[in-house]
Order: sequence, then structure tokens, then C-alpha cells
Amino acid sequence: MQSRYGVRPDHFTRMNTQELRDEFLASGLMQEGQVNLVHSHYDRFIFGGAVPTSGSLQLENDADLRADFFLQRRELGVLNLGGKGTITVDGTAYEMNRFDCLYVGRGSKSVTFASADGGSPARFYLNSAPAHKEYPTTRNTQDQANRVDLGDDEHANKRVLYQYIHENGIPSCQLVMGFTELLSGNIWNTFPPHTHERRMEVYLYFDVPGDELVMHFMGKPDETRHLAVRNFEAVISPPWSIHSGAGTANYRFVWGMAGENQAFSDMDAATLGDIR
Ligand SMILES: O=C(O)C(=O)C[C@H](O)C(=O)CO
Ligand SMILES: [Zn+2]
Repeated sequence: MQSRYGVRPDHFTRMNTQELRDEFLASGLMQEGQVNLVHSHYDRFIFGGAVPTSGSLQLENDADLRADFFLQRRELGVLNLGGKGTITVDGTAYEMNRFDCLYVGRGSKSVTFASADGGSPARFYLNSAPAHKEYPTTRNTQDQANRVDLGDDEHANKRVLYQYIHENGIPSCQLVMGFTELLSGNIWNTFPPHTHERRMEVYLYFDVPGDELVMHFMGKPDETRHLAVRNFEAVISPPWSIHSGAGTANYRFVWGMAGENQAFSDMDAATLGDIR
């Protein structure tokens, strides 16, 4: 598991492109036959990918957690972004179709991932945060997620949010998780942007076609920088940073948050006039 230690806003403005990418961008998360995890020290959020092919993969404990097992003091959210698969939690198997989400409660000792067809593997995207109590392990389909329609064609930001783990959905200690899809011909996400000093957030971009990319914007609203992001790359957003993107084509992205509260609407909106 890689560690990312975090940066102050005044330090952030002095970083060059490579330094920004090294600190905030995570690549290579979805490698076939592997589990790859990144541990951000913002809210101790762990994110990554598990792509089982011929055999199953285990969510292994990590020495950095000083725990007896990975979920001893943590909760986990998993979204399947690939082919059909199964997640087995302490002996109970959950069938996972594309866009099914599984919440796994604190205290679960064994979590394994498998694909129905290794040639078209499940691509499990994982978000985990420290947890103070156990909530039930729960699977929801895309139909069970809360749908929120945002944006309009005039601003090229028409998009649909699917909220799975949130205040009025699957209950959790602090994890909030779902994904957003841009409708055809639309390219902007989360613009005008916002910050939420109470929560950090990670975006994983996916279904970015071919060589297309998303220019992801971050920083305080009046000191923005950008990262060029490809398919299955994630960006860590510190609580003080906007998180927004414009693609050269349309795309989807998973958002996951942890921190002080779970109120999705607790955002400090930036106006277009604030952005520099
Ligand atoms: O398209 C959007 O707008 C989003 O998906 C916003 C994220 O969900 C977010 O930033 C929540 O804080
Ligand atoms: Zn946000």
C-alpha cells in the first residue's frame, strides 16, 4: 500500500506538475490479478482497485494499519466497474454486477474478490475509512441508488449522480460513495466547483474512451492548478480544494468522501467570479 501524506494549501501553490502528480494522482490501480491500494493521510482514506482474473484475490491486512485484519477498525465501500463478479465476506457471497455497490461493515475478517469470467474481469473499486461501529454489510444495485440530475446542455455539464452510501442510503460511519455520469456531449463535472473543509474526497475517472483525457482542476478557488487524468486514474482532493474536471469526451467518475460529517449538500460553493 502506498502512502500519500498531504500538503498545505500554501505549499501546494509552489509545486510543479510532476510534484502535483506524485502527491495527488494515483495510477495503475486496476491491474489484472492484483489488489492495489493507496493510503491518503487526509482522513486516513484508503482507495484502490481489485481485478481478479483466473483466481480470487484477498483484501490483505497491511502493516501500516497495525490491525489484526484490514477491517478491524475500518469500513469498506466497493463499486464494480467491470464484468460480473463475486465478493465473499466472512463466507457470505454477494453477486456483483456492473454498478452494484457493496458496503462492508467494520469487523468483517475476510473479504475476497472473484470474477465470473477472467477474460472480462470484474473491476472492483475500493474506498475505506476508519469506523467507530459496525453497520450491516449491504449490497445495492444502481436502481436502488438515489439518482440526482444536475446541469444543462448550455453549460455542457448535464450529468447524473448515483448516491449509494450516504445519509439516506446505505448507512455507514463516515464513508459517502457513489458515481457520476456525464450525458453524451457534456464534458464538465462539478462546475461551478465547491470545497468542503469537513471532508476530503477522491475521484476515480473511468469510461474515459481511448486516448481521451480529463483535465481535473484542484486547489483553492482563487489558486487553481490542473492534472491531466486518464482512464482509471484517481485524484486525491484535500478538504480545502475544489475537485472538478472537463473532459475531451464524456466519461464517468466515482466519488468517495470521509471526514467530519456525511451531509452531501454541505458544500461551500465557489462562484465563477471566485475562480482564478
Ligand atoms: O458531478 C458532480 O457535481 C459530482 O459528482 C460532485 C461530487 O459528488 C462531489 O464533489 C460531492 O462532494
Ligand atoms: Zn465534493
